[in-house]
Amino acid sequence: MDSLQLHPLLLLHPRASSPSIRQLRFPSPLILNFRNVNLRSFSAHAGDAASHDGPFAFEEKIISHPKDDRALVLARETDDFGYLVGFRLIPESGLEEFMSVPHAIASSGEVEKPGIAVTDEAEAKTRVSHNICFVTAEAAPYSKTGGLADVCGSLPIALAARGHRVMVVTPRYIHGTAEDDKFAGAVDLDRCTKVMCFGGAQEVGFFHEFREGVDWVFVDHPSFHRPGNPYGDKFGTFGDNQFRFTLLSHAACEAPLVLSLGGFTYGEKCLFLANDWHASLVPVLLAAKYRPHGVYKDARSILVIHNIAHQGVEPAITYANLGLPPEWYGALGWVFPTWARTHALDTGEAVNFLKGAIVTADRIVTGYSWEITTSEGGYGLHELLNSRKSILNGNAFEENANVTFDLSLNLCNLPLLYSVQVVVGQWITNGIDVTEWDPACDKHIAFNYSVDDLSGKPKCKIALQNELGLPVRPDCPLIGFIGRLDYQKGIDLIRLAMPELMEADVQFVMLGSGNPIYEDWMRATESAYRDKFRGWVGFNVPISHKITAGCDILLMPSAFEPCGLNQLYAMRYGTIPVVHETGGLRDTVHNFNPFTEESKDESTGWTFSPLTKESMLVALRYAIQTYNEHKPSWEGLMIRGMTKDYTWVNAATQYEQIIEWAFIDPPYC
Ligand SMILES: Nc1ncnc2c1ncn2[C@@H]1O[C@H](COP(=O)(O)OP(=O)(O)O[C@H]2O[C@H](CO)[C@@H](O)[C@H](O)[C@H]2O)[C@@H](O)[C@H]1O
Repeated sequence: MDSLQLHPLLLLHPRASSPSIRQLRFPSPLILNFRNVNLRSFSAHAGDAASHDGPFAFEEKIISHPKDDRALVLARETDDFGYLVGFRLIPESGLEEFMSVPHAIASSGEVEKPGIAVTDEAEAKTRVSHNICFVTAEAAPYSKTGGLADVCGSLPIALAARGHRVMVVTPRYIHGTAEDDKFAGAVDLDRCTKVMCFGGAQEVGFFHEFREGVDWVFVDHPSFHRPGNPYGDKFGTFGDNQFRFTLLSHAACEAPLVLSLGGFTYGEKCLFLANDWHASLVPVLLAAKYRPHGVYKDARSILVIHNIAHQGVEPAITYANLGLPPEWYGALGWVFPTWARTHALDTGEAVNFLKGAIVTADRIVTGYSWEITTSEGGYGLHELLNSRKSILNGNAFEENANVTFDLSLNLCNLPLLYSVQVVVGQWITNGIDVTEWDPACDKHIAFNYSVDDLSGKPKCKIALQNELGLPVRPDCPLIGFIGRLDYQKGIDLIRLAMPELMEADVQFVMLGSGNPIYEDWMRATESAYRDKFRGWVGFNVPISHKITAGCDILLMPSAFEPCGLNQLYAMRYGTIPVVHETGGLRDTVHNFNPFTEESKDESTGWTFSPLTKESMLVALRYAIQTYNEHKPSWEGLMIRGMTKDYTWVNAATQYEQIIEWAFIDPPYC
């Protein structure tokens, strides 16, 4: 059967689930370019074809008509403000004329290269650049406590490299340690700005560094200058975090308007990427504080959820401090269920920052969007998230679900019916910073190595055993764990399994900080198994590189994992991941089964499910046995992992797609 060739620019809007043409929007001229098609009726089936420029992939199926050989263009019609008002179908003959008219402009930003080649292999020549403003509590290398920092340190650079103007707004933390030198390259912009919140005008300053094509903007305020990490110190979480991150959000909204970076402000036509609860006031501020006064009417916002367990919940009375109009209370208002209330007079009323962003952002991005729409994974927000499913990009619909809709068009007064089926089920997999995490030139590890010369890897293992005071045993499988010590990372499972695991001839090293109960358990386990176990309590980036390079196996029994970065680092370093089959871990680690051909080509580690001690130990036993007895298979796993593409290019392209979609719709509120 002949196939309908859909132009790469065919981007199906996730809201498009009804037959109404008004709900189908395309960011630029949609070219239906096909041969041998019955123009009166065809259906396109979207499947898991290899060619995809965004979260949708198309595998086409049509009713053929041997005599037709034509192209149609479906063009957006926009009003003076750039809003979509309709579509136009243009037969191939009229195409040249149409393309010479400047209304083929995408939703936002400037068109760098107008003109689209209309051939069967037509490629998108139109590049739309956006002004993008990341708002985040951490960004590597300036500040880091977890994966949020890695993403906000790398993704902006990848987007800037694709032609966008990108700024990252994050606090200028001064802890009074050598770490503060990381901000040494940032200069004071001498542009103090007053933001109204917490009972008065709060003055914030801005520091700036232009690095790798990105404007790194650091919000300066005395509340960011104190010992500890971004969120707390040895006494626990800071009590004024709501104040500190309210300041960050207000300052971030001001930055594109007031900061002249490289001679120009970013201006109002901005795309805000608000990360986690710390930046969640941004979409609310756009809607409640700025738009009613005609500012940021052309801006859009995307909420990126890295960790739904933290939502920025504080007593309802604090709403008055946030610098928001009283009538917007409902956006943040939150009522705890009765069982979660602490005493008889507790009404359960609170404000929830993350909820505020969920109900106001134009798009929501997260790696584990299916999980968070369930009561188990939604941490109380699942119903709200379900209500915004249509803009939840990623695995929003049941995996491999088919979404079918009809598109009625009218060409030369002939009614056409297009039935289009889309498979939705792809999420954004993070990339990694391949220069920071490269075994060939990593400065933190004792010996460098690469896929062409693996000789440095066993030397790194010996160096690690030496450094940690473990018996130096090059042939003993060394298992590693790196991560926050909390429920998400599956520490309970490791604790349960440790006695049995320690009976095997293995060594185990853990690096992590977090829950003091787990920290104490690590110390106690080290005392109990002096010759087999080491637990490094703390946050230490050089040690994390050494463990990644020196171990043979990296264990990640995460209960849930939106994406996960450590398994990607491990694979790049020839360290084999053993992971719970969840979220991004399931997506990035391919299970090894020596009895299937496919596995020999694809596999990069072991995955286990369900999340039980028994299934984790089974997977670990397979890994240990393969390490001990099947060296060629082990080397195959290492090489496959080391040669995979971990760059940010793919993720950046998907983010671009979502940004495009965000600009197609009017602001959500
Ligand atoms: N004690 C320690 N010392 C040194 N380095 C340490 C460390 N503990 C952790 N790290 C580092 O912190 C990062 C952790 O990243 P992850 O993505 O694995 O988890 P996290 O839960 O923080 O991120 C959340 O956000 C990211 C980004 O979206 C998602 O990938 C993830 O699934 C989600 O839970 C890694 O770079 C790791 O090496």
